[in-house]
Amino acid sequence: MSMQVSEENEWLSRWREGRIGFHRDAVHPALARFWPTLGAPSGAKVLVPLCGKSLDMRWLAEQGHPVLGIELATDAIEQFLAEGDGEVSRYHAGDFDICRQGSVELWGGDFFHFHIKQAAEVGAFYDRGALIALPQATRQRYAFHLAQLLPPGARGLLISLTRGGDVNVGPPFSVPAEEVRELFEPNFELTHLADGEPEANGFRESVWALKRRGPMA
Ligand SMILES: C[S@@+](CC[C@H](N)C(=O)[O-])C[C@H]1O[C@@H](n2cnc3c(N)ncnc32)[C@H](O)[C@@H]1O
Repeated sequence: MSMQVSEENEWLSRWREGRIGFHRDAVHPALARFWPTLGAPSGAKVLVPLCGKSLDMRWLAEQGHPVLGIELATDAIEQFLAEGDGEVSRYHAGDFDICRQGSVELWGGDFFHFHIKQAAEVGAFYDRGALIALPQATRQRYAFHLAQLLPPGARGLLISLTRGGDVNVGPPFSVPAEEVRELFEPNFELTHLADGEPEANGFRESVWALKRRGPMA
């Protein structure tokens, strides 16, 4: 099942019109602080779902991790490539148009169409701005799909957002700690690492380390 056409169109128009307040001009401090503590093997390929044109992907690549970002909006992918250095190679696999620059591969298409066979080399993940971009019903599918793509033992960093008020309004959506646990605990060991300071928009970040559980005995 893919995402609703209206949701997809809304993301595409946001990118077309430059309504991308979620994009950061610097590497996320929680990534630099906590990634080294996760225990992700050096050289593990990092899956970055709903990646936008995040500079965090370049940081991960600089740490020696090949990166596999998945992003719906061609505009985001083209901007990422134009703002980077190096030749771009382009190819196609399944439902995806893929661009590679250095050790960053960007898969253009719907994350929910990304198949485990295409994730063969993935060994870690990074979610900033992915879970909280999705409405509640889709978040369940997201957590399940992500788990299917990761091998036992895979580590990941999740940066979620919470705020008071109507949790059904978004994106960004508020995803409180209880929901993070409910969504991921069936398939991951979770450690709550930190909470950010309250932001002007009422949101507060919460940072989590995840480890994909092994197969049940
Ligand atoms: C809130 S933004 C976060 C982007 C990035 N992670 C960051 O931190 O800047 C969410 C991104 O997910 C993309 N997106 C939304 N639904 C998607 C889907 N089903 N598959 C792939 N990308 C999707 C949007 O186009 C948007 O760029």
